[in-house]
Amino acid sequence: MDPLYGIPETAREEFVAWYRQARVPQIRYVAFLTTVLYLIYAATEQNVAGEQQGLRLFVHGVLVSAALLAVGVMSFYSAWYRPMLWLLSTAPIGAVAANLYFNSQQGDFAYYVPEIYLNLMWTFTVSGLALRQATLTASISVLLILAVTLGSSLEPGVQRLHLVWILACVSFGFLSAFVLEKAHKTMFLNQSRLALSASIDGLTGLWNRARIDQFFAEEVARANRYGTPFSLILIDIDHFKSVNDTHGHTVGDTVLRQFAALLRDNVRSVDKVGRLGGEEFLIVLPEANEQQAQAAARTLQQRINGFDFDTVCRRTASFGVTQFLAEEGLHSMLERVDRALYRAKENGRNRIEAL
Ligand SMILES: Nc1nc2c(ncn2[C@@H]2O[C@H](COP(=O)(O)OP(=O)(O)OP(=O)(O)O)[C@@H](O)[C@H]2O)c(=O)[nH]1
Repeated sequence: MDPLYGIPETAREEFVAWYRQARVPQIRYVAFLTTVLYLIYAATEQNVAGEQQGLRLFVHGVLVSAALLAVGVMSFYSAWYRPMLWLLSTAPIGAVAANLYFNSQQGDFAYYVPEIYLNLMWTFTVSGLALRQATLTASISVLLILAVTLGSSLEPGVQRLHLVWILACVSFGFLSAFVLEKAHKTMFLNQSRLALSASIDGLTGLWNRARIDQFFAEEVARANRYGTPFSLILIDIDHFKSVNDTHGHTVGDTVLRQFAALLRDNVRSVDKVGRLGGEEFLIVLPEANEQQAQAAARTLQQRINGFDFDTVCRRTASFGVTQFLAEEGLHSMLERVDRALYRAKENGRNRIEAL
């Protein structure tokens, strides 16, 4: 079964981007190596082939080599990815067509036919094409080969051997490309799961400190570049120590989990909610100014005040709110929101203060 079966569309798109990134170096190295090998082939062929030497030299030494060289060069530029892929998919078909044109009617076709077999294996396992694209390219090549060589001068026994070789190349090639692509998909999924688990706070399921710091840094960079506003809300549960002291740590943990769920469920989907540690939480609100952030904090305050926590019933929290100021750094913004929270605590708790 496809390892990516059932995953969300966005994760599938991430895989496509990741896989593309992973294949580009392979495409590049293979294209350069194959260019060199085709140049050697073109020179060597001159000593063997009796006919059409000039044309053979032009096709193998210039056309095919130039196409492969172009693939290698284009692989350095992401804007050229699609044309590069198109060239990579069509070059093997062109090479097969040239081989058939030069050799299929010759008595010494057997000398040249290995290029065709190698071409099919190359397309599947070496080229760097994704399975679907490689299958399409190889299928067109096989159709061409069959259309030309089934009606050629090959003797029946040789003809059957020829078909066995094609079958072997296609089946080995397809199988190894299939297994490799499946392994890549599994690797991608494992890597994504690891990355996610390294970003999640184990108790609450919110983003952990490292990840929320990263979101915060990304927003600061974005705000500095595009001048878009964004805000922070820093939240601390009031007198949380008394929950632990009175009811024990397990109840404290349940309150933290329920509190986290309240935050997560009552912000916009673009807002990032993280737990900084203990009973302190940070929300990054992209594209929100101070008024909007205060409104968001009021909504959260109402939800928290109206919620019945297990065992402890009602709890309150204090909020610090601040908006990003042009050109400021992470540290000064964090320090300001911390001061706002401190002020909320000082002024009696269960309050929202903005600075
Ligand atoms: N159950 C539980 N408690 C935690 C966890 N992390 C920190 N704490 C507790 O959270 C409490 C924080 O207490 P304080 O920093 O004194 O703050 P507070 O009692 O909320 O008082 P104010 O913030 O001033 O309203 C401490 O008792 C910590 O042991 C956790 O993961 N689980």
